[in-house]
Amino acid sequence: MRLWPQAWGAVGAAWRECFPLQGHDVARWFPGHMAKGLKKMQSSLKLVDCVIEVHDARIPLSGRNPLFQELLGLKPHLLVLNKMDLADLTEQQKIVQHLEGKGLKNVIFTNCVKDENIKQIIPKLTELIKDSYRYHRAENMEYCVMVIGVPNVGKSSLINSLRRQHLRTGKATRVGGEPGITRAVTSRIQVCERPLMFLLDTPGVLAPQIENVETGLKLALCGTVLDHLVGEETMADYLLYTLNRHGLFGYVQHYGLASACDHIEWVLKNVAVKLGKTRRVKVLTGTGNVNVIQPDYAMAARDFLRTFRSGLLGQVMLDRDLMSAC
Ligand SMILES: Nc1nc2c(ncn2[C@@H]2O[C@H](COP(=O)(O)OP(=O)(O)OP(=O)(O)O)[C@@H](O)[C@H]2O)c(=O)[nH]1
Repeated sequence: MRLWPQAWGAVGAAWRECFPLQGHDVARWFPGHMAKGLKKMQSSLKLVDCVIEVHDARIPLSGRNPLFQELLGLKPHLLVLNKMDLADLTEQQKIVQHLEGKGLKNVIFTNCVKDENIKQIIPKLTELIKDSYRYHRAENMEYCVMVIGVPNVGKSSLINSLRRQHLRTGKATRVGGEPGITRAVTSRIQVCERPLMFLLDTPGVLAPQIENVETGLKLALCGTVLDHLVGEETMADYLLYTLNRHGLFGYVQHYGLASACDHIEWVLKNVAVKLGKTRRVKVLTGTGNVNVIQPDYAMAARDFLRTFRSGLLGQVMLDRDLMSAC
């Protein structure tokens, strides 16, 4: 929902122009234990005809792992931009053009919760595999596809969604709201009868080095890293900065705030009060300890992030800054 900002600052000078990025050690946010998963993926590559890379449609231009291209780039590649229900795709054409410019010619936007656009995937994979050289697998009528991507983008959900669509059968792989649910490369999971197609689910693997702090914050907002590693209040502040800059003021109505505002402390205080999330803290005064009730900023930040991720604050394009630079 887009409303006009009310009451905050002078008209036209309302929102922060940039987010303070100094003082953040992005290397600490992203655990470096993912090399093992990548090695296993590489060793399974000889069994594979094609690779599906799943990424979050809210960050179509940033946060992908460049090692995928380096290590698995020999195989035909389909980029699935998932969670399209949460993404502002007003400029979808521009995104596609930008990706094409980077050599990514096969892109499909999906929603694995509602099975949107899932039916486009098998025909596309079949076409890609038929057009490619399959080495020793040329006579093999079974197709095997590896699903890769950074954590929590919906790789397992995609496999389950394909099974629902093509086999009318249920879950084969675990799905979860936190990163790191899939821990190892799975054994083959059938997703289609004609053509006979199997998928390999893999653990999410982040780049060993995140390009910059802002990319780190975007990846964190999309839930690719455990929130506490970044800090919920920092993430909430980056979210507020983004929503305000994009004119997405749905949070004002959602939390019944008096106005939009760019101060995270004020917003979290009011969110906490609205939600009744307060905590008792001991304060040392000249006459001894006094218990005071304070808004629970951490709980409010958690709720703000959860509400955003569920889509209740509107669809967002976190890479909008990169698109205008295209
Ligand atoms: N809104 C929305 N949520 C989705 C979509 N696809 C998946 N999810 C949710 O995203 C979360 C992560 O999904 P998973 O399928 O476990 O993601 P993954 O990439 O396999 O995760 P890892 O195993 O951690 O790498 C779950 O809460 C899913 O319900 C989608 O298209 N839209």
